[in-house]
Amino acid sequence: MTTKDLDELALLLGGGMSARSSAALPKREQSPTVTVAGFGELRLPLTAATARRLVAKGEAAPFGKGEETLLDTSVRHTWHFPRTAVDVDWHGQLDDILDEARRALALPVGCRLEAEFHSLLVYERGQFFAQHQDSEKDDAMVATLVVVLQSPSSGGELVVHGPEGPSTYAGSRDATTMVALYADAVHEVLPVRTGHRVALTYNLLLRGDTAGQTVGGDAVAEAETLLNRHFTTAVKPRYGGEAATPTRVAYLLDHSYTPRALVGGMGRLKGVDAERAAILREAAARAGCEVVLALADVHETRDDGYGGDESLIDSEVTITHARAADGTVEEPGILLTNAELTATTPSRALRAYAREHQGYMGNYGNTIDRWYHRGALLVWPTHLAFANRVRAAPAAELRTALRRLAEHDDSATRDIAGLLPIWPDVVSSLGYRHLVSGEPSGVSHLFADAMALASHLDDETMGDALLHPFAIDDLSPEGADSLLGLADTRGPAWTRARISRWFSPEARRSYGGLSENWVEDLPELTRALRQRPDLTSLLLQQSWAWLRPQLPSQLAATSTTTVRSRLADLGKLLASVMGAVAEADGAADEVRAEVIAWCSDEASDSLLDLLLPALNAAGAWPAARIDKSGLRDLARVASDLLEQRANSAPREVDDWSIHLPAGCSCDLCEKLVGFLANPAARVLEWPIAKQGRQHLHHRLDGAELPVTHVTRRQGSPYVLVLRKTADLFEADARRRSEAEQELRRIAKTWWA
Ligand SMILES: O=C(O)CCC(=O)C(=O)O
Ligand SMILES: [Fe+2]
Repeated sequence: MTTKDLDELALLLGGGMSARSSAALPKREQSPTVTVAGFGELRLPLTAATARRLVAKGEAAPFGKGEETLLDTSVRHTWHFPRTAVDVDWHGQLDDILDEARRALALPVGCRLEAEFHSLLVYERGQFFAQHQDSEKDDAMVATLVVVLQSPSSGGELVVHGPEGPSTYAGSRDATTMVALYADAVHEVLPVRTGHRVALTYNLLLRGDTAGQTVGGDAVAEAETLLNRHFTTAVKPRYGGEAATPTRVAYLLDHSYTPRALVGGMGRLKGVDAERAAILREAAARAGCEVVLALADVHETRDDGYGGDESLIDSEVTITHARAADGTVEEPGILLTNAELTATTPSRALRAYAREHQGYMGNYGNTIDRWYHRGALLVWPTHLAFANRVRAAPAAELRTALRRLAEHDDSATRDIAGLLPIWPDVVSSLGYRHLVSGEPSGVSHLFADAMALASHLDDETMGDALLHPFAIDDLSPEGADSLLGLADTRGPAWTRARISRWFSPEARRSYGGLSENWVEDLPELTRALRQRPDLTSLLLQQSWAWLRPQLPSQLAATSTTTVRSRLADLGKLLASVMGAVAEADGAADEVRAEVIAWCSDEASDSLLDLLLPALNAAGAWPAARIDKSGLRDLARVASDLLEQRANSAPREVDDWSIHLPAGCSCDLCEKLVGFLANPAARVLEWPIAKQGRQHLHHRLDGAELPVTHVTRRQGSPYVLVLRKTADLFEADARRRSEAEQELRRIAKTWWA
């Protein structure tokens, strides 16, 4: 419904629909259920046999002319069932159809059409209705609705002869077709050539206060009605969710403007834009809405089709600039959905500022992308103005609200209440934007502001709702003060419960895990919160609880480059947690004890791939942080492991055995394992088909073993030559000498 209102609004702003004598209404999939007395329900589409049985029950249709009713088959030749003999069930669709008829006839929005069933008509082959006008039996009757039921036929078209020329409407076997026509328009039904034509006719009566209004007479009043209707009709979002009333709409202008021109405001609009904007602004003011001048960037992708028949594949409209009340121009980057957009002129009819052709892409044929700059008017109900402005410039608006709250300005509380319904969406779309652009989270500022607002609000439920959309990784060191303030107003129990919630997987917007950037900043955050040991200890327990379960699988995995690099990343995060423990100044010592105990228990050789990067990350830390972090204990664990490594027995000079980590156990892999494990075998020449060769390449490369594999392209199948390389011994020696170096380094850095 809503988008129809918007379409009508755009049409209206464009000067309205030119008056028409008749129009087809959109086809309907669901047909009405028609029951005829003494016959029963009509099964649709109507078969020829049913139509013939029906005709047998019909009466010859009379023809009303002035006061007399005549039977004259040279004027009208058809079978008819009077209203008393017919029952029609529209399954709730009739109101919608009548609104479509009103729109199609360009009748004002403020009025309403009412349908009065007239009769059921069945035309057999050769039957027709000659040119005539419908008699207006009721003062309110302005038009006729003709509904042609599904029935196979040819001929029998309804032709309406308006001042704009004749319009011809055919019926259909597969859909209910409908035509609305003004009663004074001359019309006729052409002779049916084959099959049957079955039609319902209705008198359309004009109701409502504005019934006397002339078409296009008061565009402002009509636009006002449409805006009111738009902002009070709840719609279900396209991809699921609760039905909600729209919060904004953008009307796209025909001209493009520079951001500088925007400063000049509405007075600078060009051509048709000026008058359209004037009507919309006046209507908006009457409907209690605010209008903001903005710039839109439209991107359309169309299928090139064949023979120039383009169809729209995708369109994206972003509000790039918006003019604030004080004349400053903001760059909100608001992405609008189709349901929030309307335009009198489609973008396709305007000049694109850029275009790009793409060749065949699989799903589509050739595609063409076009980009347009268009002025835009953003419209929203005044009570949602603050919410919409926050969406455009969150930081600035929230800060003003905070100032107003501090000054006990009650309107601020009202504004925040208006913001709440869209707040989760504002937060998540901002979070998403930063995720995509790779910028540091802009949400952390929002979070800090929201916490500050929440501690100033008297209404705690409202404050809770403001804090609800955030996750713990939105908390930055700069937000710490706001959190401390909140902890003062709401008390420790409340604050701890909140923090736990912000850690929960449901609070996560992106991957479900913590953001690693956030964990890296943990020492600074902890330091900023250190006056609240109950909070810092909770923060660190939760962080360790997040990190710990990620370690075992990486430590157990085959030590490839990828695995080592992941362990190095985790090592840096571990160092962050330990650094934060130090900053917590005794509040999180139990976390430190847990980490040390965990690492001492684990004590496998691969733990070095975690611990050494962790120790390196702490290289530049101040001594005080190092001392309290527990990293020295981890350095002890690491040096024990390094010692074992350095002292491990070197590989025997003639031992060429290599262990292939478990994976596949197919016949080929069994044979591979056998060759690799054999201490005496160095080369294997293996005639094997392509698929098998590829499989083996995969296994060997995946495990990063010191074995070359070359295919000798000779004979059939080709021969795969596997050769163990001397790196087997070199790597072994390197490993031990590096362990010794590392040991010396640790001794120097950690207990010098
Ligand atoms: O059968 C129709 O489509 C139109 C009938 C008609 O014009 C009338 O009943 O006045
Ligand atoms: Fe008629």
